[in-house]
Amino acid sequence: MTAPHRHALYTVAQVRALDRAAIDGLGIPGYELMRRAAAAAFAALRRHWPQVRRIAVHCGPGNNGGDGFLLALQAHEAGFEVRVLALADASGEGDAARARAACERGGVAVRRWREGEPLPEAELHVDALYGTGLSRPPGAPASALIEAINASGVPILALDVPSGLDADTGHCPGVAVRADLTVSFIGAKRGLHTGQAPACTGRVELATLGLPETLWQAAVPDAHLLQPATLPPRPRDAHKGRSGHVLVIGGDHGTAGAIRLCGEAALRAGAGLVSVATRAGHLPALNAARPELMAHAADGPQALEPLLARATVLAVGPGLGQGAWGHALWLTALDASLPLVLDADGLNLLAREPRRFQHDRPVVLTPHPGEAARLLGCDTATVGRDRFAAARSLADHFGAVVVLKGAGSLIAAPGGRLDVCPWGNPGMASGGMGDLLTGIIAALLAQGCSAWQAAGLGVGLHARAGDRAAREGERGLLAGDLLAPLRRLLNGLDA
Ligand SMILES: NC(=O)C1=CN([C@@H]2O[C@H](COP(=O)(O)OP(=O)(O)OC[C@H]3O[C@@H](n4cnc5c(N)ncnc54)[C@H](O)[C@@H]3O)[C@@H](O)[C@H]2O)[C@@H](O)CC1
Ligand SMILES: [K+]
Repeated sequence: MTAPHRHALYTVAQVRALDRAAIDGLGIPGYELMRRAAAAAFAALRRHWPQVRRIAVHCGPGNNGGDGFLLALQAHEAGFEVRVLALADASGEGDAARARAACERGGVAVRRWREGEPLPEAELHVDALYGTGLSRPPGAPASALIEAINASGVPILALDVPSGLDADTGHCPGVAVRADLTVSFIGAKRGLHTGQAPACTGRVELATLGLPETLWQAAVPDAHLLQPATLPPRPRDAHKGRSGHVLVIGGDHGTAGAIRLCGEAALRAGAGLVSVATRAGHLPALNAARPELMAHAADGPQALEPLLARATVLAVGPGLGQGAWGHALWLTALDASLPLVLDADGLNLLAREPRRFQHDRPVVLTPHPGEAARLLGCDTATVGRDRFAAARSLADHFGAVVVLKGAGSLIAAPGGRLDVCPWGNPGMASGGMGDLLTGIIAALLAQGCSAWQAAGLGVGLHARAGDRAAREGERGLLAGDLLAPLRRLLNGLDA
């Protein structure tokens, strides 16, 4: 079994507290931790790039730079050709200054880098400019150095955090290193897995530096990484009534595809029955394309009432629009006290009329950052600066489980519980993917999951199905391509 801290995620403040606990509580000197961090990163370098012998190490002014100096020294002692570029002159005391002195004493030349100078020839760059201490956007000359490293065309190994990425939030306030591998130390930083992080970190590995399990047992993580999961097998005496009845409401003129995808995903995610309430004009095409979906004309709220009486879970929003038709259906659906997944225009209408939302039932809201911003009354950039805060604040405000979509989707519950999805790929940034997720989560609710379970399991299945489907290529990936792998993953047929 994996150690618990392997999927625990921490804020930067918590990681710093873990560092302190190792130093003060366990009596391991900070310099020794730095040496172990450098050794772990150097071992990863050799494992991932066994042919590399010539490296350039870029060291910043703090302890992240200290890790870099000690890695440079270890590589030099192992017979590598090592160039070290420092952002600052040697100064002061402390572990980083000691590491630099040790590096120079060991025979490694350290050169101060000045803007405009070419980078040394190297087969790999080690980024040790900034770690958890990043306090502002990298300015000159660091910004130019970061851009030069990114443009070098050779692999980049980032120590602890790709420089320029805020390890607390996953936001880059300015330029940031785009690494191939990030070896992170002691505690997994929550900001390495969401927002802009996936564009910067490359693969992420955690090095726990030989510290004992007790160190993490004393710390309550801020969040967790989702783990692969499925539903248990169906009982042998199952009948369709036991797997729930999802009613999808949406599909204004011109958006029939959204409800078809949502409904089909609900079927493929195991709902016993799936009905669709939509514009009458969509019925022939829906019936022809997917006869398992029970498509109903809903020209107004009255037509919805008998459908609501039979449904056990509602999925409201795909293609709903924000016009009079959509608004009337939305109001009626909100009044029915059924478990609910609200997406797309279902959320935009909620942003317009938040007081309509009173509930005592399981609810999952699935906003992308733009919808989240509308619900919070801020702009999308504010959501991007701290996705954790945005997701938590929405969950608390609406008393609902919130899925904040985008690279590294977040699942937040009222009270602060939060999971981060480590799967998914840029191919999934295409039309219909959100409709699919809504249908999957609704189907899981219909099969007896709580809102928290349905959201986490649904996000995980959706992203992993996306990764399976993207083996055929990210560009050109269609939402419908996820349905076959989704079914296999849900049934535990793919690891
Ligand atoms: N003893 C410990 O606490 C350990 C720390 N470790 C390393 O230490 C790092 C944290 O070290 P620090 O707290 O010294 O922080 P950093 O080394 O990440 O950066 C802090 C330094 O960079 C400067 N700085 C920050 N942002 C800047 C910007 N945008 N432009 C210019 N200068 C900027 C700060 O003024 C400060 O001098 C970790 O990420 C990790 O790599 C590891 O060695 C493991 C043990
Ligand atoms: K770094």
